[in-house]
Amino acid sequence: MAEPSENAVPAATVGRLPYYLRALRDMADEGVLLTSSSELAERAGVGSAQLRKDLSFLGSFGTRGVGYDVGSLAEYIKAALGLESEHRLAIVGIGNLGHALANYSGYAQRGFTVRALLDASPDVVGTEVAGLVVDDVADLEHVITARDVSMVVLATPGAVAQGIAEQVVAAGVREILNFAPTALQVPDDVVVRSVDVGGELQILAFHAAARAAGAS
Ligand SMILES: NC(=O)c1ccc[n+]([C@@H]2O[C@H](COP(=O)([O-])OP(=O)(O)OC[C@H]3O[C@@H](n4cnc5c(N)ncnc54)[C@H](O)[C@@H]3O)[C@@H](O)[C@H]2O)c1
Repeated sequence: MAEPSENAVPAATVGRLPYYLRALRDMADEGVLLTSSSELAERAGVGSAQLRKDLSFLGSFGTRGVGYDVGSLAEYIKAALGLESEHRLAIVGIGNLGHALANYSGYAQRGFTVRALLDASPDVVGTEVAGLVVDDVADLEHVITARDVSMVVLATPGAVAQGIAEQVVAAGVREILNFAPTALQVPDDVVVRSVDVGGELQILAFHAAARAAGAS
């Protein structure tokens, strides 16, 4: 199946594809074979015009009056997201957050396996978390190569995140999911996605303040 090129699909569309895929998987689990753009859009939490536009970047789907084949569309979105091949993760920083991330049970269903956990603390290195023995971050590059790690999740303190990112890149990894409160400087061919729960809450606080101001 041909995969759309990275530049042909807008980043905002790529950001919505996981929601379409999750909605399609839920439907498949419920035994739904066909869906309409309005049903899929509602389940994914977007407007149906937005859904149709997003899918138009991937190709031509659906039959007028019949709708979308749930299984085929899910397979196509999986291919577009590069989920046909398995992605192998390492999580660096096995503290509170790293433990929670390591114990998340949804990776396999979404096309990921956790191959390595790494930390710097002697209290943590050598312990078993989620079925894996935590490795010493001093061996980071060797572990990445030996376990064929393709993506790294950073859950360390912010002060050490840049140095770890540089080692990760030197070991050949090109995709990093960053939870540390640091803007990572990486080469142009490396993609960093940052997650910031505090920032999201601040955005909610902004909306709460705006609503309160409107009500007064
Ligand atoms: N992005 C978010 O929404 C979000 C939410 C919670 C926490 N965080 C951030 O995630 C990070 C982890 O938070 P936490 O609550 O798990 O902290 P924590 O202190 O419980 O865990 C940090 C872990 O990193 C390890 N570590 C320290 N230096 C290291 C190094 N050089 N290499 C490898 N491991 C190292 C520590 O030994 C510890 O196990 C922090 O930077 C925190 O600010 C982000």
